[in-house]
Order: sequence, then C-alpha cells, then structure tokens
Amino acid sequence: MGVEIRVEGLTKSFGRQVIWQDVSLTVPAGEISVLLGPSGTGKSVFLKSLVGLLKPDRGHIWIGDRDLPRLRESKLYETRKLFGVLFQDGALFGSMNLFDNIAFPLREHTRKRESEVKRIVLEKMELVGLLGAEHKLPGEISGGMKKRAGLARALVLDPEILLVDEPDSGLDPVRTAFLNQVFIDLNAQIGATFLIVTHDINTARTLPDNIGLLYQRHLAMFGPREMLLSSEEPVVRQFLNASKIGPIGMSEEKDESELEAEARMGHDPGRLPPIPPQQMPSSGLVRAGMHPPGAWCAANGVTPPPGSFVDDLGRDWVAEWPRYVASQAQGTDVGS
Ligand SMILES: Nc1ncnc2c1ncn2[C@@H]1O[C@H](COP(=O)(O)OP(=O)(O)OP(=O)(O)O)[C@@H](O)[C@H]1O
Repeated sequence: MGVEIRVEGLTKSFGRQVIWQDVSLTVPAGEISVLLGPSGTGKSVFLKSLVGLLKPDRGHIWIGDRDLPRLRESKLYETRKLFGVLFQDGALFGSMNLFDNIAFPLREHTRKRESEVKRIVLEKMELVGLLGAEHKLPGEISGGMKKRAGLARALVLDPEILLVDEPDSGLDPVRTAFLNQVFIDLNAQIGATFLIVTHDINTARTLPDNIGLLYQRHLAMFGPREMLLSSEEPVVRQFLNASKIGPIGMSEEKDESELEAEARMGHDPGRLPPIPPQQMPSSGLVRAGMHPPGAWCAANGVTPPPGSFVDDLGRDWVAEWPRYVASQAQGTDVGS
C-alpha cells in the first residue's frame, strides 16, 4: 500500500546557489501530498532528488529502508522501479504512437511477452480514459490527453510511489478538475504514495491529504491539508490567498523595511477562506489513506472555520463521513 518517503537534513546547491538547506519531512505511505512554493524554490529539484536523478550535497532520502543517495548503482536502479514519474509535458516520444509510448518501460525494463505488454498497456489506458487512442501520435492529441498518456506510462510498472510535476500546467480549470479526479480514483485503486507539485491553489485546497510549502530554501510547513488551510503563518496565508501582501516578493523574499511598510499601512495577507470539502473518489471506490473531514481539527482542538466541509449541496461532510464510506463501499452514492 505505497511506500513512505522520509527526507532528513536534505541540502542541495548548484555552485553558490543554495536550493535546499537542511530540509526534513515524511511523505506518508499511500496518501496524496501536494508540494507548493514560489517559482524557482526547487520543487522540481526536490522531485529529481527523490528519484535519484540529482544527488544531494548532504542528507538522507529513505525510500522504505533504503537511503537513496547512498545506494550503489545496481540497487539505485532497482529502487527507481518503485517510482512512476509524470513530468510536466508528459515527456512522450514524438515519433511513437501512444501505445508504444506507454509500452516503452515494460519493453525496456521487463521480459514480458508482447501479449502481456498489450494487456497491461490497455488496462492503464483505460484507467486514465484513453482507450481507443492507441494509434494517435503525441502531436495529434491535446495537452490534457498528453498528461494522461504520460500518467499511463508512469503506471505500467505498478509504482509504489507516483511523483507528478505540475500536472495542471497548460490545462484549463475543467480539464484540471477531471485530471484531479483521475488522481483521486487512481489512489483508491493502486494505493501508491502520491507527491504532486502544483501551482494551482484550487488543486492544493481540494485534492490532497497533506500539503507542503517550500519557501526560502526551507519547508515552511508540511502537514494535513486542514493544518495549512487554517494556518496563521503569513507566508502560508499569502501563498494560499494568492496575495501580493506578505513575505513573498516578486523574485525573492521581501526585506524588513518593505514588510514594516505593509504592516504600517494595515496590509495583511488576509484570513484564509473556509476549508472546502476534499475531492472524493468516484462511486464504488474508497481511499484507504483519506483523512475523515475535520479529523485533524478535532484532534488538535482547532475549530474549523464556519462553513468548512459543507459542500455545494449543503451537505456537512463531518456528519456525512461514516455514511459516505459505507455507501462508497456498497457502490451507491451518499446523496441517494
Ligand atoms: N541542473 C541544474 N543546474 C543548475 N541549476 C539548476 C539545475 N536544475 C535547477 N537549477 C536551478 O535550481 C532552482 C530551482 O529550480 P526548480 O526547477 O526546482 O524550481 P521550481 O520550484 O520547480 O520552479 P517552477 O515552479 O518555476 O517550476 C532554479 O534557480 C534553477 O535554475
């Protein structure tokens, strides 16, 4: 049911540019975590370090019981097979049709017979809603379809960990919502650990179980979705409110005098809006890693802001949760 990722004291520089300084976090097994941060804070560098494409200067990256930066080449190769990675553009080969693109890791890394390859490829294409598009070339399909093809390819080796770099880049909000539903349903079906880098605040608010925010070479905060969505931290409030007011500046952090001037003017990043309900898996699917709405708030004595967990239909998801889980297990809808 997915593998835990434990990062301890991660430090990474390129020449004199320090990207990460002593960063530690645990990405829980089987859950969906989202990583946010201003542009250039090293989110992609972090994903590449997790999969062993970049070597940190210092620190540990535990994948289960293996410390990735200290693995010999053969063990590293084996450990990488635990990962599925979806890069921003899907990273498809332009001259291959979708079937061959998605079959590529199976043909490259396994000795499976072609009939088995076909079975797996079609199964994954169905999971991401691409059945029937096997013969299309990447140049003939939309950006959203490219992402889903890249996702199918990331899934063919049955990963324990799925890393996704900006799945919403270049997608309209509706396609982004559909893709997020694919992630939720996939997580219910395969139970892998998901880590998704995104700039989309709506995705961050509704998709994950956990949110992390990178800022100034450190992790400003990482924890359950509810914790960040009710945070008082100015940097968290500024980012989640997409506000110009707060510590984050255009290219780097603002200095003391700018922040003092904002405070004198009474400017503030603003309070965060009510916590929205988390996106649910489609009918018939149940996610093992999903947090019941309000569980973190209850455990930590935090009163959820008014309106939290109440959806568009006026349903209170704290009260509905046990009924929801039971109805999903039976394949019915909670509203029915
Ligand atoms: N291989 C490399 N060599 C030198 N510098 C690099 C390398 N890879 C990344 N960087 C630098 O590291 C910094 C962080 O880059 P990264 O792509 O991880 O940022 P990001 O947070 O993902 O940004 P964005 O949100 O804009 O995609 C940037 O300044 C980038 O130029």
